[in-house]
Amino acid sequence: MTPPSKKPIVVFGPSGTGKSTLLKRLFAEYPTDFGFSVSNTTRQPRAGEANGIDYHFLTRDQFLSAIDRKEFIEHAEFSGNMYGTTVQAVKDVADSGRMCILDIDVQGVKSVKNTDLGARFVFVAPPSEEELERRLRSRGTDDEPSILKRLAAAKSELDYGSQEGSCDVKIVNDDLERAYKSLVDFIFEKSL
Ligand SMILES: Nc1ncnc2c1ncn2[C@@H]1O[C@H](COP(=O)(O)OP(=O)(O)OP(=O)(O)O)[C@@H](O)[C@H]1O
Repeated sequence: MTPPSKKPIVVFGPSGTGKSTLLKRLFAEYPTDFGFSVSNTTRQPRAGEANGIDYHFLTRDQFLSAIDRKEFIEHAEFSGNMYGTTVQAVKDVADSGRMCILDIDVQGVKSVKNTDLGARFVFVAPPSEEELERRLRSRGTDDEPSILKRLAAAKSELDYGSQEGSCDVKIVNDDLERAYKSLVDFIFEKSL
């Protein structure tokens, strides 16, 4: 069985709430404690990409069969290619002695809850909806339609995160230092 400390951590919350910012800092400070699951894709390998390292490269038929067997936590199609994360890929990270961190949406969260991964869930919430919009705009990575789409999706992420039992810890990312400390405390102390 996976020791509790290696159980996957699922981080979710609205786009722009600061998940990547917090995780980037975590990986920089603890480079050997965490691992990434290897995604599956139907796209062709690029020069230098190795199967099982950069991606698990699958044919479309193999990918569709894996969907039928309910092997995916989440999957999506981008520009004609399918991409997804399997339960097994997350288990492989734990088997390598590292903690797998998943940054996924609410659909993915629900799907992880239907597995035997024993994951722990962190909901990263913005201080307010106004501040979330300010961060999305000041990030400067999205055009107006994309910002509006993210803000609309934020409402259901916030609703879900506020439901009893949806997460093990809710971290309000107001002050970054404080939020980061809460994340580290949760990951390393409560996991023992
Ligand atoms: N505590 C904070 N205070 C102020 N600004 C912050 C804070 N945390 C993150 N930000 C800023 O908010 C913006 C959004 O953060 P980030 O890109 O990490 O969000 P995200 O939740 O990972 O979004 P996505 O789901 O779209 O990847 C960035 O410009 C980041 O620098």
